Amino acid sequence: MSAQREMKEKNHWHKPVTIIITVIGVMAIVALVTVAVLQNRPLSQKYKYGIVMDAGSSHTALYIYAWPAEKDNNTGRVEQTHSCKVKGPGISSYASNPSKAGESLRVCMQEAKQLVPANHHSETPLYLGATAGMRLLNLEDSSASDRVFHAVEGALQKFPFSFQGARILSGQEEGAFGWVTVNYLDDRLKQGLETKGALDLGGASTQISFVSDTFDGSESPDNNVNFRLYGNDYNLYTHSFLCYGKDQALRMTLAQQTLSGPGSILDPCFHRGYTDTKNYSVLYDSPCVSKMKPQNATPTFTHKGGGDFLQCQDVIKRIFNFTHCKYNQCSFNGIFQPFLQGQYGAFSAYYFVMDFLNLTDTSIPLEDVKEKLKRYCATPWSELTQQHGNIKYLAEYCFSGTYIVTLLTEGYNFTSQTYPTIKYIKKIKGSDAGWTLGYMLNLTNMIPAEAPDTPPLPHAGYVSIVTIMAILLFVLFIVSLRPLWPRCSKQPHII
Ligand SMILES: Nc1ncnc2c1ncn2[C@@H]1O[C@H](COP(=O)(O)OP(=O)(O)O)[C@@H](O)[C@H]1O
Ligand SMILES: [Ca+2]
Repeated sequence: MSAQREMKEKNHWHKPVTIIITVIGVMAIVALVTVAVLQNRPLSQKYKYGIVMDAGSSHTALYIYAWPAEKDNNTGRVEQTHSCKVKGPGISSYASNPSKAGESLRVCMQEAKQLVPANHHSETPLYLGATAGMRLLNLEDSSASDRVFHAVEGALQKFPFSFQGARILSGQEEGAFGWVTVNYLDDRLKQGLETKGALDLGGASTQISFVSDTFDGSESPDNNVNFRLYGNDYNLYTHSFLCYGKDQALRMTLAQQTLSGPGSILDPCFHRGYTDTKNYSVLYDSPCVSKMKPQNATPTFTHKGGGDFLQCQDVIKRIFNFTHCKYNQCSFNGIFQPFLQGQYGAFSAYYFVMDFLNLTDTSIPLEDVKEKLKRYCATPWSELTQQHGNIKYLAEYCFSGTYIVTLLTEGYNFTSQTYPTIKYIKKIKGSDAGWTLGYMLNLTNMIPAEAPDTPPLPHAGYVSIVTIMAILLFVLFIVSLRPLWPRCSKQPHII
């Protein structure tokens, strides 16, 4: 018993003053780390939301984007959290019944109302951008397009979001914002990396956009968009070909084959055994072909398939004009295009079509792609319907695949060597490739012109250093109390 007391007396760790110092030391470390963590922690992970509706020529889609509230100015942070495909056709198809255009958007808007937290509704911007379908309607009948917009705006204003208006995007905007989306999602802008070109194939128009070192805009100012993003200047070449989306291109190809108003045609872009009765007035009801409408034709013609890729390429080539170019070089229709440069992301119908045809792998040599298309186009229609059932677009994939290859090679001058620079993409890091994200980033000023100041250390690094320093100081403090430590004595164990 007395030996135990003697040892307790010798052991300074059992002295109240040492215990108090230790407890205070531990409490100080805990307090220091807690304060450091709380004080410097990123503000609570509250999110902001934005909604963009893409009113395309064939259909409308709604996208919800979200980003951490305190990181508005940081790149790579805005993500698509939801998409909703509006049932029915694009809003331009409701020209004769505009109120139905507004109604058609309701289901997706209700979904957005459920998904965006109610306390964020009033601060969530909602944009509707219309592309080539409305551009064509506006050309054809501007008061009809006004009526459609009026109906759509009326419907969207009924929702609790901060509606920022519905408008037609110019072809330049559509091309440039598609390029911003691709490069933002790829984290190329903030890091100042070499950018990727963007190829967008829609139903009524198609866009090509890329940065060119040889293009300063002087040759063709209409094709030039300048951006300063995160401290880097970008000189973008962009062009949108109205009527060269795949649905209007199909109309033009059919129009080329029915100039004389025949009662039937054998179309090489459709499969053998395919046959359909088509109405001349429906086919020619678009500003892309209306001037070519044959006179004195029967109301309908029989559209039969011939299933021949090479002949299909020949009829498609006829919709491109290569005869005049007032610049050093052109793509087609007398439009300036600098030399192709770098890598490209091809999305929207480029992806849908090449995905269906199992041709998204661009390491497949271009000659093999053509060979595969040749075989696909030669497949009898009965065999295809047996294999796939009656799926949407089935009859058109031979035309669409041939059109894509022709547009890329004959139109934009991609070669067997440069074809592998194209990647067919649908999504990048969970967000759809398309103009909508770039449009919202621009309108919400989410990409600063100059590089934002970044803290020298990330938060986790900061916390680790504070913790290590605090522990180190404490250990030093304990070491400095060494004179008070118990002397090492070989005491027998006391049971
Ligand atoms: N699964 C699919 N297979 C083939 N084509 C598709 C598929 N889904 C959508 N598309 C096509 O993608 C195109 C989308 O164009 P859209 O954005 O509506 O027009 P635009 O951009 O010219 O206004 C349309 O031609 C549509 O038919
Ligand atoms: Ca589109």
